[in-house]
Amino acid sequence: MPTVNGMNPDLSVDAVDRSFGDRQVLKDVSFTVASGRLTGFVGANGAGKTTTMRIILGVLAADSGTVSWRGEPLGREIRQRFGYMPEERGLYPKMSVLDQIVYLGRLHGLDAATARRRTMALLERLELAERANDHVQKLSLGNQQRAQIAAALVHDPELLVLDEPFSGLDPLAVDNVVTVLRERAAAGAAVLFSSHQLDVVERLCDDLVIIADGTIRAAGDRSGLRDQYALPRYRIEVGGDAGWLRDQPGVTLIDLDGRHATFDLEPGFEDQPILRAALDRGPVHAFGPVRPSLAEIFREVIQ
Ligand SMILES: Nc1ncnc2c1ncn2[C@@H]1O[C@H](COP(=O)(O)OP(=O)(O)OP(=O)(O)O)[C@@H](O)[C@H]1O
Repeated sequence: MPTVNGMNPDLSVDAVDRSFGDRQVLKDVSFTVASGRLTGFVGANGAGKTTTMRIILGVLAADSGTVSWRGEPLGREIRQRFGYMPEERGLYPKMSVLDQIVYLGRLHGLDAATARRRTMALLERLELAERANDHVQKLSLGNQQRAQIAAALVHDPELLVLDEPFSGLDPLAVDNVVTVLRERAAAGAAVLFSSHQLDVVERLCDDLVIIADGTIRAAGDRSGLRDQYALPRYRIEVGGDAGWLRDQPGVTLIDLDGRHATFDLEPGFEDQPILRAALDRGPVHAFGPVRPSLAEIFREVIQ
């Protein structure tokens, strides 16, 4: 089983298969999610993210394979300690935000006073306190989204599973939710969230799981994955024109814009002779390897 990192794999998804009719949509899906970390779950439309999350939450059964939490198979009692923001969302349109989140907190075992206190604190944190007494249907989509996030968090879950928590949020709201999720992780929760917004995932997640066509294609900590998929690509900024790079052995120019250039090095060629050649010609303001963005890794692994 690929462990996402060397740390305690609190949630383990092991060899999960699932079909709808004769179509297999999850194939031998295995990955782990660690407490104290934010794990981004990334894949194209229809890759299998929601189906996997539903299986983790017990909304849907796996055909085979297991999901366990700290070594124990998942049952109702353990899942009570999880928080879930489903793709289809689930708040009642005609009930106030406050009443509804308090109610959900009570369903998860909180007493009335604690549920109310936690709800108000969360609504404050998510900048939604002023709308606490409004019916959900009166809120903008972005605010409904924040209310959904509060609903998933109210009982202080050990594992938080969020299906596309950032869709429909403006950039400031994304930052606000990111901060709240970071705080939860820092307090010890394991957080698994799916997103199409690779820039947000890149900024937010500690670990990544990439799924395509129902198969896990890559999993690991973000910086390890960036190293693993690093290209032999470099960026340089010199004082004069960088066009001389064209004639350097082993160099393939990817982009040349006056003093700036990006180039690939063929196997067997070192970067330091290029740096020396640049210094022989004048000042060098920047020189170093280019690490791939998450979007580039994503494109590479889902092919
Ligand atoms: N109840 C169902 N009945 C039949 N097919 C289903 C059902 N639920 C999901 N599927 C199919 O399973 C595949 C995986 O769907 P899933 O919703 O898990 O993908 P996803 O990665 O969450 O996609 P998206 O990013 O679009 O939400 C899709 O082809 C989908 O059509």
